[in-house]
Amino acid sequence: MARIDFPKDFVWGTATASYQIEGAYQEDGRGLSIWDTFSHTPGKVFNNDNGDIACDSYHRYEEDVALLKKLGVTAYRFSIAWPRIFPQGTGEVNEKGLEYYRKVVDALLEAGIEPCVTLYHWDLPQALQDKGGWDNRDTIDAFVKYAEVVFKAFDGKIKQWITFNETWCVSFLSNYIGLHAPGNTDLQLAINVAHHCMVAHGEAVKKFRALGIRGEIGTTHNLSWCEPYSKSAEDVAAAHRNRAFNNEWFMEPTFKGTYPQFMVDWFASKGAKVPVLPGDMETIAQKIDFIGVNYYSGGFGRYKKGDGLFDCEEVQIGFDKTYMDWNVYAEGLYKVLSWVHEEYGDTPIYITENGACYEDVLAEGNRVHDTLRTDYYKKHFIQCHRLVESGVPLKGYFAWSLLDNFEWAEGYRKRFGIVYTNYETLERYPKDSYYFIQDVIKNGGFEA
Ligand SMILES: CO[C@H](O)c1c[n+]2c([nH]1)[C@H](O)[C@@H](O)[C@H](O)[C@H]2CO
Repeated sequence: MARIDFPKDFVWGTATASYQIEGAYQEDGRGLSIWDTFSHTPGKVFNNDNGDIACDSYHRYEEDVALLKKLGVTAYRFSIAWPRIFPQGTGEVNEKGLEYYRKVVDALLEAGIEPCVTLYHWDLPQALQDKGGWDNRDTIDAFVKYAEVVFKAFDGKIKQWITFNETWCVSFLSNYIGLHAPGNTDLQLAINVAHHCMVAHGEAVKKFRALGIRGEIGTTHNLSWCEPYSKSAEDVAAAHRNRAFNNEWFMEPTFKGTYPQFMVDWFASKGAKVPVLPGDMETIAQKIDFIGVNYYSGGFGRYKKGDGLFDCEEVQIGFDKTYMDWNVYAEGLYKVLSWVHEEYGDTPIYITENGACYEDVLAEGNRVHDTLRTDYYKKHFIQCHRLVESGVPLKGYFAWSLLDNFEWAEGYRKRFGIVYTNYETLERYPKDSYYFIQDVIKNGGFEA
C-alpha cells in the first residue's frame, strides 16, 4: 500500500447537468428543449423515460447543496438550461429562469462551494432546432446573446465558465450516430454542427473578454484513448484515426485554429467538408483559461478495412467492463492527459467528468455498497496523482455524477451517481463511493 497525496489547492468537485437532474420541465416559463422533444418521441429513450421530473433538483437543490457540503467539495459543476433563460431561444429573457439559478448559486456560495457553470449541456431550445439548430449559423449569435445575459447576471458570483459540454456528442453522437437528440444520421450535418458549435464557443469567449467578466472561461471536450494493438504502421494509423475523431478534431481547432489535415482528407474521401468561413478558425482558437476534459474509457484498436468510419476495430484484451460496457482503462486517463500537455502546452486542465455506471442495489439502511464504483475512482485517482507528479497541469477533478440522474438514451436504468436517487420518492442516499470520496477530500489523499 502506498500513500498518495494531492496538492492542498487541488479542486475536488462533482458534476451534473440541467436536463438530467432538474425536472420541472414546464415550470416558471421554461421553454421546450430538443431533449424534451426527443425523450417524448416513443422509442428514442429506454423505457420511454424522460426528464419531466428527473431528480426534481429544480425544487430540491437545497438538498443537493447540503450533500455537496457534507461531501466536502469546494466546487460544483452544473449547467444552465438555455430554455429557462430564453424559452424561445432568443427574444424575451425569462426572469424566473434567472431567479432559479440565482437561488442555486447563492446557496452554493453560502455553503463555501464555487459554482462551475456549463452554458451548453445539450438542451438546445426546440424553437432554434425548428430553424435548423446548430446547422444554422444564426444559432451562433443566439448562443452568444444567451451567454451575455448569463455572464452579466452572475458576474462576480460564477467565476468558472465552461462554454460547451462535449461538442463531439453534440455533433457526431447526435447528428451522425443519431443516438442523442435531435437524432440525425448525416456526416456532413455532424461536421457542420461541430464547426458551428466551436465558432459559437470562440464568439462566447470573445464576448466574455469584451465584457470584462470576472473569473475564467474554458470549454470541455470528451477525450478517449485508443492504443494501437500492435506497432504495425496500419494499426498505429488506425488507432490514431480513432483518437483524432474523438480528440484532435476538437482540440486542434480549440488550441491551434486548424483541423487535422489527415482527418479533413479522410472526411473528404467520405464526401464531407468543413464549412469554414473567413475568420472562423481564429475565432475558435481564442485563448482559454483552462481546458475541461471528460474521460471515462478507452481501449485498443487495430486496422480492419471497412470497420466503422476509420477502418479501426476495437480489440478486446480483457478489460473489466462497467454497466455501460465501457472498459475500465484508468491508464488511458494518464495517456490522454499527458498527450494534451505535450501537444497543447501548459493550459490548466480540469477533469470535468469521470465516473462509472454499475448496477446499484439498495441495501439495508438505504446503503449502497458500490465497491466496483469505488474501485473505479481509486484507479483513476491514482492516475490523477501520477499526472500531477509528472508535471501535467491538472488542477482539479469533478466526479460524474453527484446524483443518479437521467442518463440520456439509457433513461434511468443506468446509474452514475455517488448518491443513489430513489425515483419513486426522490430521496437521495449517499453510496459507499460518496463516503470514499469524502474521506479522500478530508485527508487530501488515500492509501492506494
Ligand atoms: C463517452 O462518455 C462521454 O464522454 C460522456 C459520458 N457522460 C457524458 N459524456 C455527459 O457529459 C454526461 O451528461 C453523461 O451523463 C455522462 C455519462 O454517460
